[in-house]
Amino acid sequence: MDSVIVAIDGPSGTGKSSTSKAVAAKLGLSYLDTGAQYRAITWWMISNGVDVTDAEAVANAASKPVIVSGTDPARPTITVDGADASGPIRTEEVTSKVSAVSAVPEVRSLITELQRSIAKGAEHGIVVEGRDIGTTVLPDADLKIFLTASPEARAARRSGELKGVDVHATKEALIKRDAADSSRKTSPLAKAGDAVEVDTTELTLDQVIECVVTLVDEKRAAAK
Ligand SMILES: Nc1ncnc2c1ncn2[C@@H]1O[C@H](COP(=O)(O)OP(=O)(O)OP(=O)(O)O)[C@@H](O)[C@H]1O
Ligand SMILES: Nc1ccn([C@@H]2O[C@H](COP(=O)(O)O)[C@@H](O)[C@H]2O)c(=O)n1
Repeated sequence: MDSVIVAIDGPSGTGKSSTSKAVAAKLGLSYLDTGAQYRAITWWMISNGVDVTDAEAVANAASKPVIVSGTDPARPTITVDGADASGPIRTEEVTSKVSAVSAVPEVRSLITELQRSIAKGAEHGIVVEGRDIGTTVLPDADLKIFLTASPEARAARRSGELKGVDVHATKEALIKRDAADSSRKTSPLAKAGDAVEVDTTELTLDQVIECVVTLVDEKRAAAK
């Protein structure tokens, strides 16, 4: 197996982005942050005055923004209509509204097609991280990982990242976003039946990266 497709899913703050970027860099693979794409379309909706609680308005506007993802794990990029969106998509406003936008079926169908075409074009293979990669976007991925961690561990990690933010409020916000992402009708956050679950609560980031690299190596060895 020369080219390899790895799907990494899981709830918010479980370490998907950090792990996926590092694994892709170590193995010479491309990297795709699908959450960034949903954040980008949400940012566009907000910037263009679309009421994100109005699913019909979001669906009607969904095909307007042009979203481009750069897949170098050392320097992942995201642009909307040619403008760098990497900063604006991380604001609290986008984080609080992204689940409403990502629940709209028309949005999911457009973004899913974009994700599949990026994965198909990755010459040496790709690590794709999100919520529905193993279940819906790339059901034939060579390896599927589902990362978990306790809400306490995830909140502590996020609060350490965003200095001065209250851990309790962070934990409540994570739980709320996971509940919305898990309960939507179309392509909810879920573990694929054939995914390997890795609980990262007691693991360092380096241990998680090592674990995933070993799983990829095992898959490649088995395919020889
Ligand atoms: N195993 C770990 N131990 C300690 N900290 C970790 C671990 N994994 C990730 N982190 C840290 O936790 C924070 C969240 O990680 P990351 O952004 O990779 O999570 P995520 O699952 O992609 O989150 P989201 O879905 O919200 O984008 C980062 O600051 C990261 O450095
Ligand atoms: N495959 C995916 C990935 C993400 N989402 C939605 O985007 C939000 C932001 O994701 P982050 O990883 O950047 O935190 C997430 O809460 C989901 O609403 C998705 O639906 N499917």
